[in-house]
Amino acid sequence: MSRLIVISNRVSRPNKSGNQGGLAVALAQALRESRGIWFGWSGETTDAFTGHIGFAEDQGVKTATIDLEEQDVDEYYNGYANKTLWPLFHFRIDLAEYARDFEGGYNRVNKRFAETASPLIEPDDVIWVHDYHLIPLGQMLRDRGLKNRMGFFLHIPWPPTRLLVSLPHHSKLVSTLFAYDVVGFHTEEWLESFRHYVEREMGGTVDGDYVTVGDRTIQAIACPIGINAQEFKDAADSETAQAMFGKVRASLQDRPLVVGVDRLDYSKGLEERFNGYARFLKDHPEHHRKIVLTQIAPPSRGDVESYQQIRATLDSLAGRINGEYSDVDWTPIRYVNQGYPRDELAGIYRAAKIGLVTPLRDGMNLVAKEYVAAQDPKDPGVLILSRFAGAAMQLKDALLINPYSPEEMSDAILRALAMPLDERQRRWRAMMDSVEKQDIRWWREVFTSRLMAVEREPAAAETEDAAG
Ligand SMILES: O=P(O)(O)OC[C@H]1O[C@H](O[C@H]2O[C@H](CO)[C@@H](O)[C@H](O)[C@H]2O)[C@H](O)[C@@H](O)[C@@H]1O
Ligand SMILES: O=c1ccn([C@@H]2O[C@H](COP(=O)(O)OP(=O)(O)O)[C@@H](O)[C@H]2O)c(=O)[nH]1
Repeated sequence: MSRLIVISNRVSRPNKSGNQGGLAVALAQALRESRGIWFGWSGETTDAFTGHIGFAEDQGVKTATIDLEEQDVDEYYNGYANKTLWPLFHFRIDLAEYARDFEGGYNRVNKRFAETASPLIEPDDVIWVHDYHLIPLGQMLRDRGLKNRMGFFLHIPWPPTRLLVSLPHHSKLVSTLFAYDVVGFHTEEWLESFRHYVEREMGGTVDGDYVTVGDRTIQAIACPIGINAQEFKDAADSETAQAMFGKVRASLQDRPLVVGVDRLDYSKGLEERFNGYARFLKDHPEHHRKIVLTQIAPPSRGDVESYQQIRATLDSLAGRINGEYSDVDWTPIRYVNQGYPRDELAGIYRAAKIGLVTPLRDGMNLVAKEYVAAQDPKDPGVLILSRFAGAAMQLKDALLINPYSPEEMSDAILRALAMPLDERQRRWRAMMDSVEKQDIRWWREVFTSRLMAVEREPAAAETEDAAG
């Protein structure tokens, strides 16, 4: 059986911290079941790049990591990845910064990844590269002679062509995707935008899953990531979760809880969420003192200015709303800038009558699925979900809303609070079926089985061996 080599920007060891991004959580689970290696950046910086690889094995996940120079982190991670591609791919060209240094740093770090990872790769290995940090890596590995089956998965949206063309050298970047054999997106919408770009900007053709530019044909598929539903259900029943559930419920004094859990990111629609909740408080004085919104928002990408700005905006907005509506024994918003481990989160999700997930754009949004998985089947809460999250394509029985409309959000909160048990159960069951069926294992198997089925060109050494 072929080994799986996963390559992503961040390599996060299981349980190292309770504050992990969705990709990190998903890949740890997927890799544990394979004998592969997870290669990426250690998260550490070094004075001069050495190419030294640190190997480790934690809970069945083998990792190989490299340190980067500070300039690399500035130009590649903070710069091109998070000041250029992230805002652009989340439809925020107003926030996107286009700088040659960023592009140069991005290519330099991708080259560093290619140089250090390639000696670890054997001809029969299957390589799976993840996310917008590493788009050109596949091409760089091919340039080094690798003939392996190679896949790429984009965890964030693919933007409409009319936005993507604002990126300098956009077609150069997109053309590198044709070095892979299979390219995956979370939803049909992102896939459709990719195909549109290829046809309009690159003169490519589309035939079902096959997309051709020049002499290269790749498979481009929609394959939504899931969660480990069973593990999450178990987490919600664990002692830790129950203790957290009890602590949260006791603090609420019978008030229903609305919960939000997000990295502190402008794409998550936190400002709009606070405004929608404030609208609810304004429109429904009868609910004053009878509801609490707890927003868990661990800070993220704090070296990037737009993230510092959203943090400042939310600090003042939460303060303003609380100042306006609080009473001596009631605070309408509990705004928490710290992360929680997943089993504690499961208890918090279960304690909440409403899960409020309102991104303005989101590749998938695993929190929405985790909220569903953590509910008590006998008395499930209601998920209010932005129609602009990838998860909305599957969780159609959530209360789907437009996060830009405070009225819609306010109406949905009112409706969720009053929703009868049988409707809550019916909606939850339909969502849970989807979360259980298209779980993390399903996602990995759909993608890797496509990749495994690709006919591999033998490496030069293998052809020579065969010739005897
Ligand atoms: O590594 P960070 O810069 O701290 O960011 C954390 C992760 O954020 C993004 O997550 C995306 O992937 C999720 C799983 O597929 C998806 O549900 C979510 O909608 C996306 O935003 C990013 O794409 C990851 O690379 C980061 O690790
Ligand atoms: O305090 C926290 C906040 C978030 N998460 C996890 O971080 C992930 C967030 O993934 P999502 O797809 O929702 O968004 P992303 O941050 O990847 O854009 C989910 O698995 C959450 O359980 C966590 O473990 N602790």
